[in-house]
Amino acid sequence: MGRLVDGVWTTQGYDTSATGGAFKREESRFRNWITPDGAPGPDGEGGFAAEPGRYHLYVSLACPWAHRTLIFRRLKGLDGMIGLSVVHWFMGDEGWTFAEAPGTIPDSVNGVRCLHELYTLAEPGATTRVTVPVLWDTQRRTLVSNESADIIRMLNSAFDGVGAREGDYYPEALREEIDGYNARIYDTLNNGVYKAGFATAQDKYDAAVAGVFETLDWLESHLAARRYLCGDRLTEADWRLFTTLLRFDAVYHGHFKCNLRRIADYPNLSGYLRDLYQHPGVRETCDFEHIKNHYYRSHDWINPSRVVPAGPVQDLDAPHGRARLGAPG
Ligand SMILES: N[C@@H](CCC(=O)N[C@@H](CS)C(=O)NCC(=O)O)C(=O)O
Repeated sequence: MGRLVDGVWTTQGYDTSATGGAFKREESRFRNWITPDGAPGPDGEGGFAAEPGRYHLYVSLACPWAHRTLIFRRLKGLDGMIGLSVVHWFMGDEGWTFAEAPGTIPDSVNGVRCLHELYTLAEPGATTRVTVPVLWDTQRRTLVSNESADIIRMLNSAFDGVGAREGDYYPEALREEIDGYNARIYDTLNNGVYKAGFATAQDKYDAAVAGVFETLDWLESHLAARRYLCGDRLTEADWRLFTTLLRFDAVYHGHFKCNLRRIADYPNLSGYLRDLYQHPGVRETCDFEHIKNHYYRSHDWINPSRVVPAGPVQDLDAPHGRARLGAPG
């Protein structure tokens, strides 16, 4: 792995020396917005109008943050409107690449070999980590956003006037509630598993794992009487949670040492996971080959042999039994 420094690719791992062994995620560098008419987005930046065929999404099938955006592209029926490239699952010294492998899709727009080349096309002198997902504007030939939380908001509504499928996963009336779930789940679970897995000090790992399981225990009771986080209505908060739950037993439990319990040990959470997995179009966005290979083989400082475990055996197509709690949102 590495990062760009003044536009030059440098091989460099995560540095936890300044934080006493704690993993601290870097802020995303590109935070522009696509809006229906190109007006500024929620934080004032914008200028990118929603137009079919204009934007291209770069993802990794392994990455939970990129997976959110792939799900929203699918849910909102944007597959024909927003192009897609999929990086190879291995993230080594060159970072993400477009090396060929089952499930990858080369970069048909810019023809880059490594993802960092895309970042320097957008900003030649950039100093930044080079992450997926990336939303690219083929017209201005620049990077609109590399922040998944923003990208899913754009896909949720910006293209509604140009033919996106119906469905609002961030409805006005539930925004405060959704934001509350997102904040808690991001810090202790979505990012919490990374804080546990990448910690290089016992106390930092202990604190992160405690947060992960406190949150899973809370979710287990929260979801006992509610089909989704907000009740009957399926929202953005569910999809953000889903991509972490999907990877939990296969990767975070072993590789990131989040092993007090598995999702399979939580009846409500595991039913909820299967419910979302079986939602139309979602199963096709899930790829355990990419997921397992990426984590176990890219993070050689955690798993030096790069051997990928065989399990777990799981059947996400088994009945979820959650329809009794409410209609699909
Ligand atoms: N805040 C970003 C985080 C994205 C992110 O960290 N992606 C990981 C893959 S799971 C990545 O590309 N990491 C490369 C690196 O850190 O060098 C988002 O949600 O979009």
